[in-house]
Amino acid sequence: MSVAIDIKNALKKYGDNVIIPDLSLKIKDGEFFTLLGPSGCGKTTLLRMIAGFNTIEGGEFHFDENIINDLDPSKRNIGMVFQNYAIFPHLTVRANVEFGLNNRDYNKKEIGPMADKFLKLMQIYEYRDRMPENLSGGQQQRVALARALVIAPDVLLMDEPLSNLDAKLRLEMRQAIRDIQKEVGITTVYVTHDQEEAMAISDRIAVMNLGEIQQIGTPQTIYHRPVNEFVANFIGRTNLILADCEENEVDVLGHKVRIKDLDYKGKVKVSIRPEEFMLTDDKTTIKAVVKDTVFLGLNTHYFIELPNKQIVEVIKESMIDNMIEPGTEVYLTINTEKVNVYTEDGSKNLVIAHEN
Ligand SMILES: Nc1ncnc2c1ncn2[C@@H]1O[C@H](COP(=O)(O)OP(=O)(O)OP(=O)(O)O)[C@@H](O)[C@H]1O
Repeated sequence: MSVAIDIKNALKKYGDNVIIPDLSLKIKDGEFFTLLGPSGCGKTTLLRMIAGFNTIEGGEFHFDENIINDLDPSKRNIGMVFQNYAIFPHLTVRANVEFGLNNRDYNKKEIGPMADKFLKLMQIYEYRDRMPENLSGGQQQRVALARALVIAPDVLLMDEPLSNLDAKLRLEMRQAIRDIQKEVGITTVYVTHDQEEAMAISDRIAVMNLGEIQQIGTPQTIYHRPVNEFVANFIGRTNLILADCEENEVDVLGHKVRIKDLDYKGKVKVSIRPEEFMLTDDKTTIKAVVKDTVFLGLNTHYFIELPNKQIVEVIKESMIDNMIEPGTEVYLTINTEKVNVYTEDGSKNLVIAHEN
């Protein structure tokens, strides 16, 4: 039975070092929930608190209505998959998957078919009699996932499970993980520092920094409406332009953007994603100069100098003969609906209504 997870005011210290000062979040039953943030922000620490491998210095961890703070890890009914596959090298694929079942109350006749079901689901049934050393990294990670799922855990915890795989396999495996999670419907907490992976795989994402949650939301909300400058910079790429806010309006390269925070006056930082710039023939718009181009196949990145000498990055779909050479004058407009405006210190998004 999959469970909902409710974390209230979690506190984690190593000695005098406070790693997580006061963290609260709710994960829904069956949800694919990702902890995303830079190295050292406390993602693994929080995951290990959920698993029971880390002590909890304060707060409450609930699985459904039960407090699990003092519950032994072995009693939490958790499946885990780590970065290094952690499968037993001296056991066959099938014996690895059966391993977790041997310590539970199953009779021998049940164990084989249960393992087979997950070997088939993970598409490794044909390798069932092989030793792990004769499998690719992706196949080994499938074994680890089958072994984690076969015990019918209440929660699946994954810590950077794809980081040892090459780029192509990572894409394949993240799709496989997503499909299996949907099929099995198990509450999943996934740790990664890769924002693209987080967006591709998650129902919701918690962006963390320095042991604190910056924002929780769907991939779309987090990408389009980052609550502060840290999230805007961490998710995707963005251009930040300084501007003045007067009478609740900001002049962004000749376009007016209204803010919702009616008390704010002064300087602001405007965040514009590279794909929200349009190149136009309209000479009444902003005149700018292409300084550099990077062709990346599907897209081309242009580095363009604005009249104030700031260089912005603009991404356009590549077409066979539309490469704009450095030195070319271009005219720019922006899609104002997608623009975000932050306070000068970057702490608050002024175009969205804030709860606090
Ligand atoms: N056993 C430990 N003793 C002392 N400090 C620790 C211990 N484990 C982690 N830390 C510290 O806690 C902080 C958070 O570490 P954590 O591993 O949770 O970060 P992370 O976000 O998962 O980073 P990464 O993506 O690099 O794995 C870091 O500053 C780390 O040095």
